[in-house]
Amino acid sequence: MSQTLARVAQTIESRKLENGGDPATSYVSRLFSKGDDAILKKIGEEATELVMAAKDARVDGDVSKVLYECADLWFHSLVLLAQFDLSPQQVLDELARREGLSGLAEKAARPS
Ligand SMILES: N=c1c2ncn([C@@H]3O[C@H](COP(=O)(O)OP(=O)(O)OP(=O)(O)O)[C@@H](O)[C@H]3O)c2ncn1[C@@H]1O[C@H](COP(=O)(O)O)[C@@H](O)[C@H]1O
Repeated sequence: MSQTLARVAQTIESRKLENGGDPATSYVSRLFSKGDDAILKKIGEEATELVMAAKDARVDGDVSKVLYECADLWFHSLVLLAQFDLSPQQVLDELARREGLSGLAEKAARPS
C-alpha cells in the first residue's frame, strides 16, 4: 500500500475518541465525535466539489483543483473507512481482486 495512505490512515485511527483523540484540537476527532451523518455529509460535499472542479477544468483548463478536491474526497473516504473499522488496504485488495476482470463482462454475468 502507498506509504502515504498507510500513514494518514494510522493518524486517522489515532484520532478516534477511544484512542485519545481530542475534538478541541483535531478535525478528524471532531468528525468522529459528530458521528456517521457528519462524515457522510462531508463525503457528499467533497464528491460534489470534485464534480464541479472537473466541469470547471474543462472550461478554464485548471486541473489543479481536480487534484485538490480528489484529495479531499479520498481523505474523507479514509475517515469513513475508519469509522467502520475498515482499512485502505482492504479497498486496494478489492481493486486487486477486480484486476483483469472487464467491467462489461462482470456486469453481463450478474444475475438478472
Ligand atoms: N488530509 C487531511 C485533510 N484534508 C482536508 N482536511 C480538512 O477537511 C476540512 C473540510 O474541508 P472543506 O474544504 O470542506 O472546508 P470547510 O467547508 O471549511 O469544512 P467544514 O467546516 O464543512 O468541516 C478542512 O478543515 C480541511 O483542512 C484535512 N484534515 C486532515 N487531514 C489529515 O488528517 C491528519 C489529522 O488531522 P487532525 O485530526 O486535524 O489533526 C492531518 O495531519 C492530515 O494528514
